[in-house]
Amino acid sequence: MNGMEAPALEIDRVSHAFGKRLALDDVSLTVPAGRFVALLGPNGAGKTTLFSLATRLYTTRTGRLRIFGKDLASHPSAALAELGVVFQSRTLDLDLSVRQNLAYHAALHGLAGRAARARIAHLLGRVGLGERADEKVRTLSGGQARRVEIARALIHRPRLLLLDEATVGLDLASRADIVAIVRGLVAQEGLAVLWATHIFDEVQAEDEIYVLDKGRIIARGTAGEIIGGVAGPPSAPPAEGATASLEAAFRAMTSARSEDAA
Ligand SMILES: Nc1ncnc2c1ncn2[C@@H]1O[C@H](COP(=O)(O)OP(=O)(O)OP(=O)(O)O)[C@@H](O)[C@H]1O
Repeated sequence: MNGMEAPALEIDRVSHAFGKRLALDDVSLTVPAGRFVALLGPNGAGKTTLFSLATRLYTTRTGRLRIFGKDLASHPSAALAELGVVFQSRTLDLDLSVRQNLAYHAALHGLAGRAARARIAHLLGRVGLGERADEKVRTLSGGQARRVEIARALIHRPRLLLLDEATVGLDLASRADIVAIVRGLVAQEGLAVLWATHIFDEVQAEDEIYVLDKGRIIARGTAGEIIGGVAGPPSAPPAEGATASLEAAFRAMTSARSEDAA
């Protein structure tokens, strides 16, 4: 990998208020090219607001966002060309087939005909839905529909994928499938991923994690480092206990902040 390559995503001192409520307070975060980064935060932490800024649903008034070095405010088309997004809410057309949903999205990106068909077939294979291409989305399970949304987000070959609570409402097996697909895209295709979640067991010990709470990044590091930062260095590297320890560390950090505020 080229050491000079710009990060996939650079969020630099971004703040955002809704009226008087500060939803994001001086947030900085980096997703290196080809890496999986987790954004861990409870409901209301500001994850969706951050995604809305990154996709230009809202405009950034304070701070900067860059996607592979392209400034989102001054070069939005170039920046957004590198970006794929899976939003929290479902956005497929239930009465169209899987293939039609993807073809429609491909057309929006100027991809049609044979090239679109090949890309759609490749992506459906990648998310394990090659056999379901001609079925209506309405007939799919929640997990399968999410996988279609992942395929759709990748139609235009972005090198950065943002996922906002991608596994919410899914059963354990479907959640595991989605996590495995996304981690596979990082490992095998060099995709950079920002994975927003409030579910601790979706984070692995070696992942880079940013902990967002009430609009602020309150910790950054691997799960091991974050646990160590709260509890002192662990005597052994966290294994199965990593999830529980990370959750405990998170509770300790957030309750300390609530006491500060009180
Ligand atoms: N359009 C809006 N108008 C006013 N306040 C908002 C708006 N959107 C979000 N907020 C507030 O901003 C804060 C952050 O919300 P946000 O949706 O970004 O959090 P989140 O981490 O994505 O949580 P969730 O997973 O529940 O969506 C919350 O206090 C929320 O109530």
